[in-house]
Amino acid sequence: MSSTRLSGVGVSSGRASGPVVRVAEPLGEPPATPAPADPPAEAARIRPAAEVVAERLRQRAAAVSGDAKAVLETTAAMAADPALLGQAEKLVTDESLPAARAVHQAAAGFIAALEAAGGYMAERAGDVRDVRDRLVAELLGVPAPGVPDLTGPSVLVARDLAPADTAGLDPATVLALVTEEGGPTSHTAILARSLGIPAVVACRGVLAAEADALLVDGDTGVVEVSDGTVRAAHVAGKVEWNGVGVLRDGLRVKVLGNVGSPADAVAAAAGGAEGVGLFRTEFCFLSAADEPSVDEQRAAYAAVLAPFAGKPVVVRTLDAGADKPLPFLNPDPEPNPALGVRGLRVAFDRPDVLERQLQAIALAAADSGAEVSVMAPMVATAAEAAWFAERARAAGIARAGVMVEIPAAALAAREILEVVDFVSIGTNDLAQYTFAADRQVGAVAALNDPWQPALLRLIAQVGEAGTAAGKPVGVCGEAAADPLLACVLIGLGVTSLSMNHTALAGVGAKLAATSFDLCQLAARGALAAPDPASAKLAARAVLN
Ligand SMILES: C=C(OP(=O)(O)O)C(=O)O
Ligand SMILES: [Mg+2]
Repeated sequence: MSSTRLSGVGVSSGRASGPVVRVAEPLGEPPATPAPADPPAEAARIRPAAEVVAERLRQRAAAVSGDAKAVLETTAAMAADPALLGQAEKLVTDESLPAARAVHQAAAGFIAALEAAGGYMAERAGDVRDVRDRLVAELLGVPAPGVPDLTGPSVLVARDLAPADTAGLDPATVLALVTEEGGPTSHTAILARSLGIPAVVACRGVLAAEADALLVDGDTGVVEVSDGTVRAAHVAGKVEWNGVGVLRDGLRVKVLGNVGSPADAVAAAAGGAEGVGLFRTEFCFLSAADEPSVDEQRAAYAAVLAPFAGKPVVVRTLDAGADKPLPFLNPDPEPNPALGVRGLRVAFDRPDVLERQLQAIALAAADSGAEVSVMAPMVATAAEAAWFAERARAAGIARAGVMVEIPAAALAAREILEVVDFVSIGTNDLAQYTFAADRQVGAVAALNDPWQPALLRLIAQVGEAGTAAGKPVGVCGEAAADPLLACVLIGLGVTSLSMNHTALAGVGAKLAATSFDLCQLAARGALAAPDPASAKLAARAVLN
């Protein structure tokens, strides 16, 4: 590491240090040239490479149990599959392809056949891709792509991670996560927070750094070379909060949890959440190849709702697309996925999928006893909001709302509130679309700062519309997790706040120490500020 200190954006609190494990990047399709000088000799490299890959997978299988063991054993068998290997060898000898390219090409035929078969078979296509990539890497003599198996506590370093990869990280072995790219409101950052893994994103230079061990500070965003000693400390002090969201003048503000899994729901309930303000249902199905059946969905949702019997829960319908593609809903690549067919837009083409999901939500609500409302993601107009609310009510769900996360929806909040029961502001996407700044790109992270006065002005418009209509306005983007900003949001007319479980006590305690008058005063100061830093200073001057 040329410099001993790098700096990124701290997105998940805590400090940890330990040995570095790098996540290798996707390999892509290997080149078809140069043709091998000795095709039979080149073809003869394939089986030994496959045996190495299969043996590694068998060793991993031996070290685990249950489902993981079965999956690894099946994958090991697939790596040694004579049909795949035979076809690859034939491509080398008949078409003079290099071995790595031949394996890639042979696997493509198997993947296409599995996908065409659909159902359980289509789910196996992902396993063939995994085996293909391991085999290609072995033949090329490079590390296999993806999150490697960790043999001990490690600091993971990657260019970026897909939400599905992040969701699978084990907090017991991943001490910290550092990515070269990524923004503070990316779903990778959100998942790292929910797993309690200290994380720094947009850390320029970390991929090129040669340090064997790093010390990562998820609060300050500083990443430094360390001596390799494994240490983890979650320094956040314990804040006292009694689990009731109320300002010191008695105004009630519900403090709710953001969840995407049963573990999140348990953590949110234990952290004092009064209910759930955002259940990201797509997080239940990030790796599903096919649409889950109504019964599967019902079981998945009921497991998340269980800790909240008798409490309010807002279930968001699938927000598939952009960085959270679901293979069964977003099969075709788009030039600009964040601006394409994402969220509710998918349901316009596939209303049957929405209908089945609403049916499953209504059943899970009855199973769990939670007071369930539904809301739609990525709504742009009042007509879209009405379209959704009509379907939700037809499915027997009494309360229907929509997310305000597209600037057009903020500007049309008054009309939208005429057709729904509530709105919830998604500040992560509202910032992304207001500033034309991709949530996943570290270079534009400063524009995705929720203290940006332009963003606060849009939120104020929604707050005013909610007050005029007498209907609730929540915030469920990451802005709600900042105690100081939470007070500003209340001053802007927001009536509930939903956040990651780790933020609940800090926000609850801060609200209890302030009054609505002070929140309004702070909000006025922040709205009039010229930039995010001044907005924060103005709020701090009133509230601290
Ligand atoms: C809460 C939001 O939804 P998501 O982060 O899942 O896009 C948001 O956009 O602020
Ligand atoms: Mg969003």
